[in-house]
Amino acid sequence: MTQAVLPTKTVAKIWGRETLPAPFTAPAGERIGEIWFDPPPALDRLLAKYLFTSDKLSVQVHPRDEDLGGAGSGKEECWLVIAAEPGARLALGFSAPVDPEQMRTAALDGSIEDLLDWRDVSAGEFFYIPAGTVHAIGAGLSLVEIQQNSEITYRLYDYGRPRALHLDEAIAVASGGVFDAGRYASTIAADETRLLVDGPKFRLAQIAGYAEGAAAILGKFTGAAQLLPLSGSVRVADLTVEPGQSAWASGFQDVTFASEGRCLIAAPL
Ligand SMILES: O=P(O)(O)OC[C@H]1O[C@@H](O)[C@@H](O)[C@@H](O)[C@@H]1O
Repeated sequence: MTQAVLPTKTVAKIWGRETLPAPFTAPAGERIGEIWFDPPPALDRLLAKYLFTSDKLSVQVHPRDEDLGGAGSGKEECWLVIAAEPGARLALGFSAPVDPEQMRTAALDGSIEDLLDWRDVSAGEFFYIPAGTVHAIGAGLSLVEIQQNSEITYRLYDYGRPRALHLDEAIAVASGGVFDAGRYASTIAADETRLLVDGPKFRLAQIAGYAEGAAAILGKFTGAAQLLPLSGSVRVADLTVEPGQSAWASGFQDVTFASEGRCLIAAPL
């Protein structure tokens, strides 16, 4: 078995935070929005990040693989809320369907923010965001994001901040529809073991302790996987992986989950 703790990359963002929750730290004077775990070659179609917000992210959309015609990877993504300040919100899809022209007009005058379907969120909520879904993340949130390894974000609106917009590209790939919360939103308790995503682009599960059901779920991960302990450590052969770290392993033979711990495992498909 091969295993290693993954190097991290700390990314400053206009909407990031100068103070991060332990065990993370932000370099003095920098607003850190994202902490990435560099995937190993065996998992290079997958990217895991922590996101920490103090302000709203852009109103944005990501393309599907098919939209890019082979020139890069699309970006399906999912978020597990790990902490939320009171009133923290995020937006997924529109409250009522809009057509491309309405979307363009609303992006240009900023009213797109009010057309989005914002929801209050709290720790434990989980969302899968199919590529093509117009979305925005609000202030006061800490999330774990698992995504296709792609950095293609098309911004529709950025609250007048001096960052590039990509209106034509966004409208070409965006759905003007309502988010299917019944299918793509759920809540997971910290002590629950569950398969959270089963394709099409990646698989993701939460393992809490080493419950009965965990063996069946782990059986679905047939190759290399990434481990991201959220509480309690995970042993991967001779490595101890702590919350805030992430490791990869070529298999699960030598992986031991803490009996009181909570760990995400992810693999590309
Ligand atoms: O364009 P900004 O606002 O910086 O947001 C970009 C960020 O958006 C989030 O929804 C995620 O997709 C992140 O992976 C991405 O880096």
